[in-house]
Amino acid sequence: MSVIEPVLELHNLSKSYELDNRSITPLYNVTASIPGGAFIAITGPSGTGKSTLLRLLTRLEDPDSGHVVYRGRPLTEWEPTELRRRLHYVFQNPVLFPGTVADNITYPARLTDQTLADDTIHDLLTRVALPPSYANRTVEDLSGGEKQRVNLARSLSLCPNVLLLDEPTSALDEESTAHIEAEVTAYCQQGNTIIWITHSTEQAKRIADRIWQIENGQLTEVVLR
Ligand SMILES: Nc1ncnc2c1ncn2[C@@H]1O[C@H](COP(=O)(O)OP(=O)(O)OP(=O)(O)O)[C@@H](O)[C@H]1O
Repeated sequence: MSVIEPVLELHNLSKSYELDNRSITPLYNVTASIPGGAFIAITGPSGTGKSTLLRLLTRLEDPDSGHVVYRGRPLTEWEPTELRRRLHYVFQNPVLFPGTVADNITYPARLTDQTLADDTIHDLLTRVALPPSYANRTVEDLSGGEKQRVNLARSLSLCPNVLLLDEPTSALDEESTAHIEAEVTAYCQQGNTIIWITHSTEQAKRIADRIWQIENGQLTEVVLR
């Protein structure tokens, strides 16, 4: 019998914030394990700690207590840039730079003195349901849903081992949503791990093999039937 090693281990994670003279605790003593190649959907009411968890997993913030282990090493032992290439957080609100779609998609490659061939850019655009001709469009002229997909294409160019998606289809129509869901599922089936925040229980059931709910500081697994 083959044993699937955990790609991520969350050990007793707690995170609180001070807000208007009161303390709120989105995560309290959360422990969980994620096997490599899992597709996890995180649901829960607004403001309960879903994005907080993704920020802790990518070290945009550190927990007040507890720790996370990625591939057998605590996150704090990974070089942050290397960590964020491997565990890549696709933010809910895309951060695109002024310029063309191609400028944005090639940005991570350029940071490491690499180039992306036009065919690769076109392939990335096709994967997020945008025509290759969009490569030369100015990002300022794109709709919210188009920006969201360019953002995802740029993230896919990094080939992250763990893809963390914060409501990646919130601005998309049904057809584009179905395309992105299929693309991310195919990416998962190649052995990558997906954590996808969604407000839609229907979407969570459609895409994920495990569903987590975060509420009142606790992470619970929803039993799928
Ligand atoms: N830097 C911060 N300072 C103070 N409070 C914060 C900070 N970051 C997050 N919070 C609070 O922590 C709670 C959890 O925030 P988080 O962004 O994780 O929620 P969420 O579940 O992702 O919400 P949504 O579904 O609306 O995106 C919220 O009440 C939020 O206001």
